[in-house]
Amino acid sequence: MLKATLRATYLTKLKELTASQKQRIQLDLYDQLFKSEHWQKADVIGLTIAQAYEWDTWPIIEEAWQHNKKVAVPKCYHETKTMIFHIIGGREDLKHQYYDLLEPIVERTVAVSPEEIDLLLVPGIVFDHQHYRIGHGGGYYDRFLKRFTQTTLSLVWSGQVIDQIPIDSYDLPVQYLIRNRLL
Ligand SMILES: Nc1nc2c(c(=O)[nH]1)N(C=O)[C@@H](CNc1ccc(C(=O)N[C@@H](CCC(=O)O)C(=O)O)cc1)CN2
Ligand SMILES: Nc1ncnc2c1ncn2[C@@H]1O[C@H](COP(=O)(O)OP(=O)(O)OP(=O)(O)O)[C@@H](O)[C@H]1O
Repeated sequence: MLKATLRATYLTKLKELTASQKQRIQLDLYDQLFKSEHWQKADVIGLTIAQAYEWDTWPIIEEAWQHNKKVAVPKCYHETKTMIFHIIGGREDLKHQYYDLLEPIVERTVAVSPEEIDLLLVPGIVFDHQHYRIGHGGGYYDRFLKRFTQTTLSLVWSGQVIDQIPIDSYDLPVQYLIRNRLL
C-alpha cells in the first residue's frame, strides 16, 4: 500500500478510537514509558504537543516537570521543513502558530540543539516491526533524525503496527517502540 493510503487509513483508525479505549491505551503506554530506563535517565525530553487524535502528551509533560526534567517542544519552519526545539516552562510559553499546532513562543523560550535532548519521543501514525514510521508527511522528523544521535522512542498502539512500511531512502527508524500490552 502507498504511504499516503496507509497514512489516511491509520489516521482514520486513530480518530475512531473511543475516549475510553484511547485512555486505556495511553495509561498503559505512559506506565511503561515512566518505568523505562530511557525515561529515568533522561534530563531533557523532546516531544510535541499532541493534536486531538494523537496520544495526549500533557500527562508526560507534567510527569517530566514533577521530576525536574526539562521539556523541549518543536517549532516548525515550513519553508525548509525543519524544526528547532525550545524548552518550555509552562503552557503560557506556547501558542498556535503553524497550522493547528501549539508551538513554543520563540521570544519566551530558549532553543536547544539536538545534542541537548536526551530522549526524543517521535510521533507517528503507522509503524512497522523494523521501527520505520509514517508521520504527517512533512518529512520534519526524517530531516531531524538525520542529525540526531541521542535516544529516540515512539509510543505505539498495536493497531498502528503493520508488517512492513514502504520505505524511501531518507526514512529513518526510531530506536525503541513502547507498545501497549492490554487490548
Ligand atoms: N502534535 C504534533 N506536532 C508536530 C508533528 C506531529 O506529528 N504532531 N510533526 C511531525 O512531523 C511536526 C509537524 N508536522 C507537520 C507535517 C505536515 C503538515 C502539513 O500541513 N502537511 C501538508 C502537506 C504536506 C506538505 O506540505 O508537504 C498538509 O497536510 O496539507 C503540518 C505539520 C512537528 N509538530
Ligand atoms: N532527509 C531529507 N532530505 C530531503 N527531503 C526529505 C528528507 N526526509 C524527507 N524528505 C521529504 O519529505 C517528504 C515527506 O516524507 P515522509 O512522507 O517520509 O514524511 P513523514 O515521516 O510521514 O512526516 P514527518 O517526519 O513530518 O512526521 C518526502 O516527500 C521527502 O521528499
